[in-house]
Amino acid sequence: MSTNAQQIPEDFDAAREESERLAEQIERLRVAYYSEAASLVSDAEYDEMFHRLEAIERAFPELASQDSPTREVGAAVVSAGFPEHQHAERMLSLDNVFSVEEFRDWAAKAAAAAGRPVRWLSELKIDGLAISLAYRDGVLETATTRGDGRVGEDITENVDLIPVIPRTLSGSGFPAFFEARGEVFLTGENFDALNERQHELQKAFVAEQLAKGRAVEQIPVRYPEFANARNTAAGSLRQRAEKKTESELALMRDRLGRLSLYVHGIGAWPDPAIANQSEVYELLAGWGLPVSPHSRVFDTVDEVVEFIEDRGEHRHDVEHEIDGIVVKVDELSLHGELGETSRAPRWAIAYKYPPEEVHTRLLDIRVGVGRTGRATPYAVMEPVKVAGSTVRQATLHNQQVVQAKGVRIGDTVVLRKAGDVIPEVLGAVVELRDGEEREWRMPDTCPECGTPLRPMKEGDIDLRCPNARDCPAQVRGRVEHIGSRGALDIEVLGEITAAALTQPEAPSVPPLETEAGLFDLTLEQIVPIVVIVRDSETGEQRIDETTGEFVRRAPFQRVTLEYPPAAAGLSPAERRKAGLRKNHRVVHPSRDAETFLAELEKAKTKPLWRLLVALNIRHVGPVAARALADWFGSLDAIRAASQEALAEVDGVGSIIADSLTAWFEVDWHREIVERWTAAGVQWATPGHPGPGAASAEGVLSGLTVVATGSLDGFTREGATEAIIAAGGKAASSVSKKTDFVAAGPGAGSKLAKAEELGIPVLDAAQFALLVSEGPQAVTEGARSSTGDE
Ligand SMILES: NC(=O)c1ccc[n+]([C@@H]2O[C@H](COP(=O)([O-])OP(=O)(O)OC[C@H]3O[C@@H](n4cnc5c(N)ncnc54)[C@H](O)[C@@H]3O)[C@@H](O)[C@H]2O)c1
Ligand SMILES: [Zn+2]
Repeated sequence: MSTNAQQIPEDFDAAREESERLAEQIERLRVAYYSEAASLVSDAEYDEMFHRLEAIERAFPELASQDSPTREVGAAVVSAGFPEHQHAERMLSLDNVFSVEEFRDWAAKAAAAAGRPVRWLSELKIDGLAISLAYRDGVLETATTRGDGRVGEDITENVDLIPVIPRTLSGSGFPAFFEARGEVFLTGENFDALNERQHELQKAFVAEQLAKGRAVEQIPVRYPEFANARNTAAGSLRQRAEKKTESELALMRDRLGRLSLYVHGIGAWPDPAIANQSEVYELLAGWGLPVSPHSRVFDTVDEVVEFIEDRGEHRHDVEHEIDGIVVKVDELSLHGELGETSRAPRWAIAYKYPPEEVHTRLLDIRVGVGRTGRATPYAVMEPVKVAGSTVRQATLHNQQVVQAKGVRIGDTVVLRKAGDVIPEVLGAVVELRDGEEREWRMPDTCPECGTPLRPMKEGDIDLRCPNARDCPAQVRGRVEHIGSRGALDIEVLGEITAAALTQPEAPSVPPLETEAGLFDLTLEQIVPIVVIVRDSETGEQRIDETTGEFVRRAPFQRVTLEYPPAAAGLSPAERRKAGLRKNHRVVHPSRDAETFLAELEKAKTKPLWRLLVALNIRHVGPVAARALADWFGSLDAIRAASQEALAEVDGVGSIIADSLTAWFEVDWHREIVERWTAAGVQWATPGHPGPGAASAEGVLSGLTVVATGSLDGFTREGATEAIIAAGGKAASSVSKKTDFVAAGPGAGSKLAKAEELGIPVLDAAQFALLVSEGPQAVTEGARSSTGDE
């Protein structure tokens, strides 16, 4: 953590000033967090302030007043109307570490203080909120929030509505009175379900308002989406039943009913005879209290570190959000010996993972248009680092999503990026608004060509630019798609080339109006092309920071300096005498230009399925295109086929058939085919015997194979290609009809499904064997490899 990156002030007055300011800020953030379930800054920023304050207080102990936030647990109860309740035993917080080194230091100190080998109880740190459950004679007496650790809010009436928290304990042998401490949280599944519910409620509300004649723009968001599971759980627990209507009460009960609990400690507990905390968990579980299944006990610190690292990598495989690992000394007798500070026990520590949620500013909402014309709003944000990468923008999907998230331009927003997952704007920090924020409305026209936007289909919320043939964004997108790996696979034809060809800067160059002219391009035509470079993420034209001008590139040019023609035939000495210099710019085709044209030439005879994908026909991706190419053998045969005949082909179906027939009805589409044909494109598979002749015969004839995860030695397309080349059918989902599943690292639900259905699962090596030798080779191989063990 960068707490120490900034020097601690040496001067006492400066230190005092800063510590007072920090204490005040932290206090304000705590009240919002604990009493209103609102995060005004991200947890990471909060932790950083907290640690800075701790560091200053370490340097100037006289500044550490009795009521410094570093000495306190949580925040005193700000009344929401619940009765106050005093805990029988104080509820503490935890000290944090942010690196393995810090953790090892802590563990070494704890072990040294214990004076004997220690066992480490390692648990997932649940990102929820702390609760204390007091049981008397096996019956729940009070359920209380942590509050300031001494006094919390009595929320028993709400906890009564949480089914997973037992009102009466089962079994026997429990103390006459004890406190169990735990964490209330929302599982990922219930959080999603709750948002789905909000979504449905809002939809119904909008429909009702529309029916009353209200204009769409004037309908407020009555049921906003929840941004964060922890704060939603906290908010749910602290709802008041008072003054609620019957339907509001039903919603409140629904929210409470979805909450979960894991107990992770004890407060008042009269029986000291138990040796270890892990045994306490067994007892609590026996009495019906939910205990986390994820805890482990280790003898060595190395094992704990391994646990920390392993769980960090699999953070999202758990049913609830985790923000770290809690490591506790398992022996209860040592708890007393190690003792506690004013806010945390010395026998436990929280190792915090790097944050996945950060706060940043929403600078703008813009609209991008894709190759199909879909107009998608996206957020442009102040760049921010999260989960290992810098994020500047995130899709907002459509206007309804923007509305549901309730974000305005200028807002501080919560951004989440979990591991490799696409970044998502969760919502605004409404409390930080200063009135300068602007509401955003979806524009009525295409930002690139000005054509009025229309719904994708009747009644659809998603909008598209209907100017398919000429809209620069769509032409650019289609041309880029033609070069992509699943289509003609032309490496030079990427984003920049597509932009260069369709929107060149040099006025002497006629842009490629549509992809119809792609194969007619000549070297003379493309060499002078200059293009303004766009940001690959935002689509924004990039500006050179030093000159303030647009960054230009000439993707097909190479420039050399030569002597002017007048110097021809002169010797070096004569040139010097005449004062001639190398300043004559000569523009040549670059290697890229030549490669590009050579690649285009090669593409004309690429397999029919690739050419079909290159036509940008809706729904016709590599899989459907292969099915069509295998069955029909030529574009003419596909065009001649009836809709029914198309739909019957395995892997095609009626949606694709409809899309194909509709595509050929459009004049400018037919023009593409005509001009490509005139340029020499081969629309037939040589030697194909005609429609109906099934795909190639091979070792996999009649077999269906699904490839999933990353298979060593194969790209995603490569795996599919290999299956088809061997005469097999490459399917994308696992069903009873699947014969084999090839699964590499990262295989998810498909692998689980295969195991459930008892379908043979192959690794990369076995898969390679399958496509080269056929099924016997792997069934034998599989048998012999299990036989060896
Ligand atoms: N964003 C903000 O404005 C803001 C403000 C205040 C606090 N916070 C967040 O809250 C934290 C401070 O809160 P805190 O005092 O509750 O400390 P904490 O969340 O760092 O750790 C203590 C708590 O962890 C919980 N916990 C979860 N799993 C546990 C387990 N397996 N065993 C034991 N305890 C477990 C317990 O409820 C315990 O009280 C900050 O570090 C920050 O992340 C954020
Ligand atoms: Zn347009």
